[in-house]
Amino acid sequence: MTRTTPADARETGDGSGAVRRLAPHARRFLARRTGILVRLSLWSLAETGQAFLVGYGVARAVDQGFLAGDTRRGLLWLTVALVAVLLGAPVIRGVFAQLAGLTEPLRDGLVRHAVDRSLAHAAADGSGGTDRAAVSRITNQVEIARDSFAGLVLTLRSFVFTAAGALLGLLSLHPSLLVVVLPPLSAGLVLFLVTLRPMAAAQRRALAADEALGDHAARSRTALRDLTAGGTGPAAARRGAELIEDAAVAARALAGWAALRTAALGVAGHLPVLALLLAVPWLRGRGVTAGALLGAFTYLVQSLLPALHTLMTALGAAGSRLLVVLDRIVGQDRPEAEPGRSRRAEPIRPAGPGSAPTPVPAPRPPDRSETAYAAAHRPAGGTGGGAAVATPRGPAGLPGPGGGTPDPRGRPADRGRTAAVELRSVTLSYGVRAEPVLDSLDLCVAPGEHLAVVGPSGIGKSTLTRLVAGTLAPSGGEVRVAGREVTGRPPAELAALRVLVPQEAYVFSGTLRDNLTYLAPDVSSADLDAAVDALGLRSLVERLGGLDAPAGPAELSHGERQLVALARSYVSPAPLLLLDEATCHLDPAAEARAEEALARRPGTLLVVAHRLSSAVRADRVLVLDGTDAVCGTHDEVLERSPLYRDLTGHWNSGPARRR
Ligand SMILES: Nc1ncnc2c1ncn2[C@@H]1O[C@H](COP(=O)(O)OP(=O)(O)OP(=O)(O)O)[C@@H](O)[C@H]1O
Repeated sequence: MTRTTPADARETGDGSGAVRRLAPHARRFLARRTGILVRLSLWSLAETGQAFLVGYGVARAVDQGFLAGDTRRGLLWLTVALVAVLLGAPVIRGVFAQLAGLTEPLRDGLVRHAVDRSLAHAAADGSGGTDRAAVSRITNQVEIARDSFAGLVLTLRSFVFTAAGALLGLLSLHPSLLVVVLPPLSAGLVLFLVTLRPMAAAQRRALAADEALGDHAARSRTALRDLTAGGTGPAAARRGAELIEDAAVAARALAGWAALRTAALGVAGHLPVLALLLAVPWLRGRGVTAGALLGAFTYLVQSLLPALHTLMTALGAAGSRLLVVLDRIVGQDRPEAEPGRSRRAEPIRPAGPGSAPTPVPAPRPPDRSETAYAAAHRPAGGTGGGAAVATPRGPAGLPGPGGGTPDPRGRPADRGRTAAVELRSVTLSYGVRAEPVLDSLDLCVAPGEHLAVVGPSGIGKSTLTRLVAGTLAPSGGEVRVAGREVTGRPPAELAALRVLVPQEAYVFSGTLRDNLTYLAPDVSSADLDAAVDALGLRSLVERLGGLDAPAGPAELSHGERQLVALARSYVSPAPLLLLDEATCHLDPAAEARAEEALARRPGTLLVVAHRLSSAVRADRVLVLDGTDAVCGTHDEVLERSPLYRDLTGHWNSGPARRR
């Protein structure tokens, strides 16, 4: 559970904690740079003079120049104001030159600190692994800190010196101007200052919520196989939804404070102008000249308002961000106290019997099928060019159980029984404008039947198995397994209907027993033993030291992993097994043994054939080729399908290449 705890809320909600932690660092940092601070102040003082001259020049131009009938003098004062404005550029240049002396050492110091800390952690836990949080601190967070710091120094300093110049100017023009301007200006500033702390806290919470969500998403992505195998996908999805909700709540709170801050800006920045306009008659009565009024407006509009605006924006965004990020990097050297770490979700593990407990128990029967694993590992959507497969209908094409196809092994035809697999005019395109991979395909597989699917690479064999497994929805038509439409069916229900074993067999860390029984937790020891023998796993069991010996993917070869996956599907209660080249790492003898065992198992077997022998073993063969699909016994399709003849020739002449 990764919801913010009250303790977290206290920690994140109290911005003063961060200020306290950072203050000594800040003092030390600034104390070592007094020379730069003095030079910066001198350049900033030039800003005060500039701000003063702009309004003062306008006021004198009006009073002593244009209104007094002395245009030359008026223009002269206006030139003074213009020069003051133009002087802004070299002043800013001087400021920036000094700024680098503050920001770059800050950046270097933070990087050094983050690297030291990461090395110390790596040395302490001895894992030698990558500290991803440290990498983030070094790159992204340090850049944020540097940029925010630079912006803050620029705007804070600019506001102080510009405001000083403007207020000095107002005072020099007429003290009554301050009486009108100061109250709304101060009220807005106070309102703004009051929002600082809660805004920082809200910012911190939003950042923590974002991090927790990102962390969860990243870990879920890497644990996708385990989540699917363990059936904890829905629990992880629920936790993700909670984290999204947390992040949304935090973002809404932040937006609320931002709105209040905008109101403060309105009060401090615009109310003085309004007040000045309303107070014109009163000011005139107190001897304020038209030039002084114009100068006052110039101070407000030209200097105070822009400086205030940038200050509030910078303090609001950059200030809170700087506080949070700096505190993250240097303020809290206790990694467990970091929101991104402390709220880390529990590790996600497969829910196989005997394995470590999952963080959230699955509330309903999990989808333990490997189908879901396969679905999770296939690229979704996109376009995929594929050949159309037009399937002839009728007795010569794909006779279903009702068609009375004699069972080559003597099994009676399942006349009248519900088909194990039924495709009705199924079309599948991987994109809206993509050529369909399967086009109007009809197929009927009888219960207990063993069907091999063959065709060239990329023709749609895996697509067909995914459609039957219900992990891919057809673009048109209907797919039924045991009479039930599979499209849109919940994973748990699908798991009860079929098992799909993909080419890359999934084995998780645990015992061999865990791995063999997670599709059938209640299987008896006798049945498990029988499966081990039937699939040819006995030597592996003995090599590992028994069924209860640990068996991780690293200890097993590709072929052994496939045997484990096949034995797992063998003991599963699902009536339909779908093997998608699931024996490709086995030698022909092991493949024959495994397939024959799986075919003997009660239930239906659909195999994407990897070798000719696999197709020959099957009751019927479905040949997919770009324009046609042919289905029948091996001999029948050999006669009717030129593609099948080609394929068998290819298989016969180069089996080694197909290994
Ligand atoms: N998720 C996808 N998005 C887009 N196109 C896809 C996707 N999956 C498969 N395709 C395309 O659909 C076609 C059929 O793919 P599929 O994997 O079903 O063929 P296949 O017969 O199983 O091939 P192979 O024998 O090589 O495994 C291919 O052209 C493939 O590129």
